Amino acid sequence: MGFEEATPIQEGTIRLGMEGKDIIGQAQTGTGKTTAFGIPLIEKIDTRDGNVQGLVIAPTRELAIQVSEELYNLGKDKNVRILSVFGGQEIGRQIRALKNRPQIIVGTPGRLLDHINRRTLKLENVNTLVLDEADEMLNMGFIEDIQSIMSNVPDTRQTLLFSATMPDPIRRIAEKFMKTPEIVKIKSKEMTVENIEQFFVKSVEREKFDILSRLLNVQQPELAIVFGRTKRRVDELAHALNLRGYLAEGIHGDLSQAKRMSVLKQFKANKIDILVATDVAARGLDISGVSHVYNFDIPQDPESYVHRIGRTGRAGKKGVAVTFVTPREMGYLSIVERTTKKKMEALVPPTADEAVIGLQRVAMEQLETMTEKNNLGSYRELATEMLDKHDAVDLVAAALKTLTKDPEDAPVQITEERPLPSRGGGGYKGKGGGRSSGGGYKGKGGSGRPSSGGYKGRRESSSSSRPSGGGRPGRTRRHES
Ligand SMILES: Nc1ncnc2c1ncn2[C@@H]1O[C@H](COP(=O)(O)OP(=O)(O)OP(=O)(O)O)[C@@H](O)[C@H]1O
Ligand SMILES: [Mg+2]
Repeated sequence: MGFEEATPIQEGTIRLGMEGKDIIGQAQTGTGKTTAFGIPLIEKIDTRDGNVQGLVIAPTRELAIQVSEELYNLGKDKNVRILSVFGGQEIGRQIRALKNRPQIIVGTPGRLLDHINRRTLKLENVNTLVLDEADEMLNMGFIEDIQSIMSNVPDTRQTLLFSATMPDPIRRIAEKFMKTPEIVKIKSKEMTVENIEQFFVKSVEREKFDILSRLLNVQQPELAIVFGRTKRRVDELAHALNLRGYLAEGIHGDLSQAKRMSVLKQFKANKIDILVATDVAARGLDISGVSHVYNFDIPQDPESYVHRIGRTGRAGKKGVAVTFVTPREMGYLSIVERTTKKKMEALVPPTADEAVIGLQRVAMEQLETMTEKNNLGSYRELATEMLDKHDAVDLVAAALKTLTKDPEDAPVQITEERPLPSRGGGGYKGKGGGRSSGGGYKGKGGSGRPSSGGYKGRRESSSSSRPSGGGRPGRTRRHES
């Protein structure tokens, strides 16, 4: 696969995994955890045996597909048969595929249970169980399903749990399902990746969108993901970004699976520049070229923050993350910072003029690329004709002005989202809105929250807190709107 050396988590877990140990593996986003569990899993498969021997559970359909693809790459020389099963795909097709005797199944909890109940999936020969994004899988929304699935897997199995985050209460739950697990935690100063520059923008709700579009113009991401809190938010943001001339599409749980897959495919193929998403795209997705992540709404819990911004800065690459915070939500910012052990820098929103400069730069690059392509044919004759009549600088300036459309003219409609409930001194609750209620864990809210007031002004007044261009200029294409 072209990897030259093992990443720390791979070095720390592959040998243990091959020895058959239960493992809780924790390492930062984008550091190769899939391969860390993938190699021991693949190595253990007996290719003469047509039973399901390995089961990987992932929280989202897109992640299940991605993990199955990576396992396929790892196992293809050995001819290991791998199948992904997930909701939203025709079940008949999956049932037929299950008859082809796959040896590893990668699936989402609901659909796995469906197959277990229909007796189309038998797990009595499974000797390796993997929970990717383990803390999410053992959190309120999934825990009951996971327990039911586990009850169908022999107790003698090896259990491998991986995630970039593992809050203590969840780790304690995890250990109940494991046999004296080895805890392999790759030490780092921060929970987030050092290569990601992290900023926050303090803004009232109604100004967020204009600031976002200005930031996009100034920072010029190669590919960007914008996270919103709700499905409606995602729909409105994607629509509004299109009105402003960006190539953006939304992804969330209410869309058909066909649509979800096509949006992701277009994004990976760089046919769209901005993916607007709910937390459905927060975990595990590995998409090369994502240079910027914008949290249009600050996430409810710090783990979600870690995973969202971890969609950039993967495998040693650089990234930029910008989180919008309304004044009432500043408490959440401190909680995130305390959990990640990393302070975000305050970002002064670009002015409309600065944003236009960004657009002018894009126009300039468009003209330059066009010139370099050198296939201007009859346009050259027209140009010569025009140069007889006008000053050359005036003409180029006019061409630039024509190409630079000030997008803030386009009116957009974004419904105001209620701010997160204001934080008292207490901890935050783990994910709300799960399928089961109650339970949950109390996160690291803690008491004695330090006031974030002190450093803010200083940083805000420093112009160096602005990301220097942020990415390769001129990447975010704008379509004719
Ligand atoms: N040893 C390696 N050397 C170089 N690149 C690697 C290596 N192992 C994995 N990668 C690549 O690094 C990228 C990130 O890997 P992966 O998706 O497994 O990260 P992860 O740790 O699971 O992240 P997340 O916490 O976001 O799920 C992938 O593109 C993968 O192919
Ligand atoms: Mg992963």
